[in-house]
Amino acid sequence: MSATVFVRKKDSENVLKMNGINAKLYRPCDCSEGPLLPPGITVLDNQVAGHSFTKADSSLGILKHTDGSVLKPILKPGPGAREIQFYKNLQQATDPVSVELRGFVPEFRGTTTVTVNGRDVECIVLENVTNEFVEPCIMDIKIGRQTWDPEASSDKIETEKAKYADSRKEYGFCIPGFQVYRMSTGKVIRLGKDYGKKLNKETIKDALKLFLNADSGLNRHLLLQLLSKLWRILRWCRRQRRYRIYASSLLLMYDARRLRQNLRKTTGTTERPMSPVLSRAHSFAAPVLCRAQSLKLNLALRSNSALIDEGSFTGRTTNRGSYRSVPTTPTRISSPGIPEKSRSLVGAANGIGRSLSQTISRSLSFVSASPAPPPLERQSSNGSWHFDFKEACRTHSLVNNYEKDLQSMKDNYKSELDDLVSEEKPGDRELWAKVKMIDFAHTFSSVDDEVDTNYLEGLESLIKLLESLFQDF
Ligand SMILES: Nc1ncnc2c1ncn2[C@@H]1O[C@H](COP(=O)(O)OP(=O)(O)OP(=O)(O)O)[C@@H](O)[C@H]1O
Ligand SMILES: O=P(O)(O)O[C@@H]1[C@@H](O)[C@H](OP(=O)(O)O)[C@@H](OP(=O)(O)O)[C@@H](O)[C@H]1OP(=O)(O)O
Repeated sequence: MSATVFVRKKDSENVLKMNGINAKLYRPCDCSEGPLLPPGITVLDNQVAGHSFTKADSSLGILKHTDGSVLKPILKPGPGAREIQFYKNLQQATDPVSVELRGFVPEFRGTTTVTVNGRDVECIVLENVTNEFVEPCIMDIKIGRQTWDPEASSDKIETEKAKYADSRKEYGFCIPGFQVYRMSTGKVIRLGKDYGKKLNKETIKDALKLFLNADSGLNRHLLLQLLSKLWRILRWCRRQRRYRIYASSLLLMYDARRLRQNLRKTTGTTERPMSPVLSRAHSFAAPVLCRAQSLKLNLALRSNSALIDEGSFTGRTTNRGSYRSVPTTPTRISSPGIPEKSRSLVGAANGIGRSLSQTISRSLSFVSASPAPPPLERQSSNGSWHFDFKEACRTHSLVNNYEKDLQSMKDNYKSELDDLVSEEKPGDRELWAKVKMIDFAHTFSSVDDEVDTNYLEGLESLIKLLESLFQDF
């Protein structure tokens, strides 16, 4: 990977050259002043893709509430209603496919109306899936070659086909945005659509490495955590025939703070990766408080055993608060369209039914939603990624018997998975990387009882590309 070069800097705009690509730094609020919002609600400053706040077309981005939720404004009635219905149905569903899917998506907390710039806007209320991360690195990966749904107009189909053409054609997914706290510089960068749209067969791998902070070596521990989540979703996807998921994203997330700690522990080096907090403290050196904080952090960084934010990753208690009921009958969303080609991609996979996702539920007095039965995986989670690895090791080869190309790679790192599991100490068990599926504005019920090959192929291709990184380092 080539180095980052900042080529231009204005008050309103940062342009940088990243891996040979000129790109504007993405800002979720691209206006001089933020929107006028009620108390307790602010712009989601770590939003990495999707609609953002712009003055020009009065588009609205994602908001966050101090209670730990995000609020997704409904911008278009059709897709908006579809996404609300998707979450409501999922919340009530009892079939195994939907119950498992519930563990892969943010918790749905109903809908609410927020006054934005004096206008009332209906919003979907979701768990903020980045909440527990101190320095959240987040990548939005839109899955599927086809990103238009069966109801799309021909204009929409043409626009969608023209975007991210190289990466979608090659891999069946694209990267509309990501942010990363960089180990090498101690700075956070956020690259958006304008960078993502320029990525091609070669540079998309660089983007993944950049996101994984792999400039000078891959942290295998990090990649394995992400892969263990993706394998689960893959297994679900190979079996499910209920949903057609278009233009939906996977959010890959990890905590750079924990990566830094992990690097220190595993390399045992005296050279410390830069902390963004420290680097900020250095550059704004003046205030006494700032120096004191910097000193305290420095001491923590110098202690090999110090886990600076160890406390941030413990499980939190569930408090659903007061909810009102919504209709309980799961309805099939009608899809007039496009019969999908049948392909026998499905491997015989047995249910795992568990993962380590620990749900963070907070009370939301303004939300209308009925309490959902907890997903199976949450009921039985033991709160440790240890379990996921074990399960992944046990089932992975079963799942992929028919994929010889992947099989050889898995054999290469299977022993590493075993090592990670056996090396693990109780204090290391908390999750610091995870994956969630988001954005269901274009998700439909299947009409033909076939596998969703469009989604499946994109997901398989992403997994394959990530697995190939093991061989690059
Ligand atoms: N539950 C969540 N928790 C934390 N961040 C979220 C959550 N949902 C969305 N985001 C952030 O907001 C971004 C956009 O989300 P989403 O894709 O749902 O919006 P959108 O406007 O529908 O996107 P698009 O323009 O692709 O239709 C994500 O990339 C992520 O950064
Ligand atoms: O204009 P962009 O950058 O290609 O982003 C589009 C865009 O936000 C579009 O919304 P709209 O202009 O149709 O309201 C999104 O469509 P949906 O709201 O139907 O999902 C696209 O998903 C965006 O594309 P992308 O995020 O892939 O760049």
